[in-house]
Amino acid sequence: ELPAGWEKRLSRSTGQHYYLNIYTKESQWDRPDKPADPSGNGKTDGPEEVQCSHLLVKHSGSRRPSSWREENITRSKEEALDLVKSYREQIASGKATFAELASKYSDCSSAKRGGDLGPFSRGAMQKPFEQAAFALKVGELSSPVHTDSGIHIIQRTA
Ligand SMILES: N=C(N)NCCC[C@H](NC(=O)[C@@H]1CCC/C1=C\[C@H](COP(=O)(O)O)NC(=O)[C@@H](N)Cc1ccccc1)C(N)=O
Repeated sequence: ELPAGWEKRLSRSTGQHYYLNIYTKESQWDRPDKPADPSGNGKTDGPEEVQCSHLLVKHSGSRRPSSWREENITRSKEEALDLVKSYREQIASGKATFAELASKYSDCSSAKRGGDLGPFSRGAMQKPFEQAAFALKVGELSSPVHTDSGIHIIQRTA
């Protein structure tokens, strides 16, 4: 007899049985030994809160093409992407630290804090930024992320 809240299903692709949490629709291969958790195992939604640093390169299409670094930002989106990629390469290869480059080159006021944004939960940041940040593991570096602010590299720190 299965513990409450689970259904046994047959996987068409593997011909194996798997178990479905009827509340959250999450599935698992191993037979459950306790009732299904109606709130789900939270694994699929990821963390409630993350802490990230970011390096933002603005361009002429940014919602506010100005920053502490540059009164009037005129670089093109393509130029901004090239810059972001080169910063990412320097960080990933260990030529420079995230904080060094963010404090020098980020067009966000968080540059003063090495790019640190502090902890934030879902709903605080622009959607593309949030989606990328919450998908990162701690320590991981994102690929270039486009928001209305410009192009970001994000590093999750907690
Ligand atoms: N901690 C929060 N909740 N602060 C409010 C975030 C608002 C949010 N911001 C964004 O989504 C992007 C991604 C990260 C930074 C950012 C944009 C801009 C730069 O772009 P711009 O607005 O000129 O287009 N920097 C900021 O907002 C800074 N106050 C972030 C910050 C700086 C220092 C300490 C903490 C946070 C939004 N919903 O617009």
